[in-house]
Amino acid sequence: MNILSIQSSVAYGHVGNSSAAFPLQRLGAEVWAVNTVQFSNHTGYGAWRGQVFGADLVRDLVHGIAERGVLPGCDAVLSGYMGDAAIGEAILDAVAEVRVANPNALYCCDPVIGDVGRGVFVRPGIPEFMRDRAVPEADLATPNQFELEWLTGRAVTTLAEARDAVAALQSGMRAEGPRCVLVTSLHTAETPADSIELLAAEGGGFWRLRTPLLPISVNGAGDAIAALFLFHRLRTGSAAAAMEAAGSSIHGLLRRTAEAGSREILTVAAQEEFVAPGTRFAAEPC
Ligand SMILES: Nc1ncnc2c1ncn2[C@@H]1O[C@H](COP(=O)(O)OP(=O)(O)O)[C@@H](O)[C@H]1O
Ligand SMILES: Cc1ncc(COP(=O)(O)O)c(C=O)c1O
Ligand SMILES: [Mg+2]
Repeated sequence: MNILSIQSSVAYGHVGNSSAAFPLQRLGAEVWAVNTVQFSNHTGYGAWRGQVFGADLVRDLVHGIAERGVLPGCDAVLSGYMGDAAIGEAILDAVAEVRVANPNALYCCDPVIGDVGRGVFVRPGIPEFMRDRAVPEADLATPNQFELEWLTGRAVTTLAEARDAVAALQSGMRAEGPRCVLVTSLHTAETPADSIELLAAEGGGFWRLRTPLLPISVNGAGDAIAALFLFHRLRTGSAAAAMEAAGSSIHGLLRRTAEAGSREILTVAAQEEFVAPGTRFAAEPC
């Protein structure tokens, strides 16, 4: 499996490609990593150094890959933290170029905009770009609850509202694709206080996965779960099975991270969780 992954990179710690690439590689996928930014560390620290790359660099790197003649073997494009809306256009050009080479390739858009605690944490223009330009091209989308609300303009306080918002999001995704959605960090009126949920949707079906809520707040888990969900959806063809595999692995990763008291997710030390999750959680139709 070959995945063109266009997102951020950090020198220290694990977000963006620095969170997504290794789990994919550990599972046996080749990752063609193109970085949208190179930061010292993730922005959740409040301070960081580095650069947002120009859209031209992203375009140039994708063209270089294309010149190797390998795009027909690209199974999917994965995008995440974009840095800048102009980079977003370069990403959509890459998606279009990959689709010409391989009409079966899927585009998975992790619409990184913000989260419940921090609000919007990306540059102005990016939220609108995700809504108006990226999601309409996406075959898969992996918003967290905050991003689902932002993208659809709907409040999500119950499971029924979550399903309605996901259906609204799906109706705006690429019609020729599977319109597969994974909502992360879902907490509704029906969610027990000690739990956190995932909601997967495809083909009119909805499935929920409930895992224990851990006493931590980390960055990069969303980037890892998007990558794993894409990998397992490609492998199994099933959104529910992909959510079970990805959700179980991320729970194991974060349980180990919480036990270690680490501010950064233990992507390397807990790598066995990507291959054989310590606990397997089951999805239920909802
Ligand atoms: N405190 C937590 N306890 C348990 N699981 C968590 C916790 N934080 C994140 N996760 C898991 O990681 C997934 C992705 O994290 P999330 O915070 O939603 O991503 P993002 O960073 O994109 O907002 C969640 O859906 C959940 O499965
Ligand atoms: C550089 C960078 N990339 C990606 C992310 C997204 O991380 P997460 O997986 O927590 O959504 C962040 C969040 O702080 C970030 O600073
Ligand atoms: Mg995210």
